[in-house]
Amino acid sequence: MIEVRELSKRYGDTVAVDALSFDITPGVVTGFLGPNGAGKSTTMRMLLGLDHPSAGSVTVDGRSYRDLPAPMHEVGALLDPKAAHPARTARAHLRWLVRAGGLPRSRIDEVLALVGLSEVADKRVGGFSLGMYQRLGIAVALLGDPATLLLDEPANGLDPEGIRWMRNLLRGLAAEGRTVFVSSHLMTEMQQTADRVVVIGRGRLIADVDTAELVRRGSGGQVKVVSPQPAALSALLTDEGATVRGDSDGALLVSGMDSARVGDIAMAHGVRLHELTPRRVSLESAFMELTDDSASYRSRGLGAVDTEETATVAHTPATGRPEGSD
Ligand SMILES: Nc1ncnc2c1ncn2[C@@H]1O[C@H](COP(=O)(O)OP(=O)(O)OP(=O)(O)O)[C@@H](O)[C@H]1O
Repeated sequence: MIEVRELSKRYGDTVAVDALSFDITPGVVTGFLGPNGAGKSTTMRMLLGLDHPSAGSVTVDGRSYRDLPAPMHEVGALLDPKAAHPARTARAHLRWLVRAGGLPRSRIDEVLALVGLSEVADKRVGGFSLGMYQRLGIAVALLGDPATLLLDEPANGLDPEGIRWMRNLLRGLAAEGRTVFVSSHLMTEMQQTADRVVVIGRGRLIADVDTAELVRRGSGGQVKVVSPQPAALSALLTDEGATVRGDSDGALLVSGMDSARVGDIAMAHGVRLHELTPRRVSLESAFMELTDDSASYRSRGLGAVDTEETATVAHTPATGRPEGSD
């Protein structure tokens, strides 16, 4: 259990973290989201005792990180995957950490297998891809078999198979009763991985909710309707209070009314439908709405439709990544 209480951090005139309070509970994956510069890394660094809070506190199972008797057993962290020395092999890197942490050497092969690096264990990490560095960073985080995991952008650089592996790993670790706190910019991925999300902007708490609840809260889903009588249908739906606009393919996009009601109205008036597709709001669009005021660096002017079609392709399962995400 991670408890953040009125946590603040100032760097000169910059307030990086501003009176943040939230709890991260065991047994679930909690996503940590926020626009660039929101204060996520600063919060994570304070959690790991790498930075001192200007005010407030952050504790893991009731103690600050520096007071934990066996930190590697209690908290595993991935902050900078490139922290490993490039001239060392993956095994040597882990051996060094095992020695420093007083952990059993048998753990080295266990974690290498867990992250899929057994075959390259004796290769120098300098030749690793970013995805392999990430896997090694996760191996380091898991070395002490910790009850709490703190991962900053763990899916960065992973290929589609790697992202799916990561998702299953995180969910499995949470299912074992661990506390899993993970920051990410990959919204579609978070939607599939995180049970809860903590959203911050400009150092302040914006939301601390179940992922599904946040998606529900987004500004209502739309219904896509294709009919050979679009003008008649549009008039009927507008009369019943819906907002209707046409898309470039000739379909109607209906807001303010669910698909069942659209279908019932069409049926009652003998209007034929060729397609009726509920589209739900994605975590990405809910996130954009929530953080709109607090994003420091966001380009404006693109009125993107950030919905995903539930009845057709809800996600890109192979990658879990929205197009254009990094
Ligand atoms: N050591 C530092 N000295 C001065 N300012 C800092 C320092 N570290 C962070 N900041 C500032 O604090 C704010 C929060 O930064 P932080 O890196 O925690 O955000 P973040 O949410 O992790 O962003 P990103 O998603 O871009 O990684 C930013 O305005 C940043 O410029």
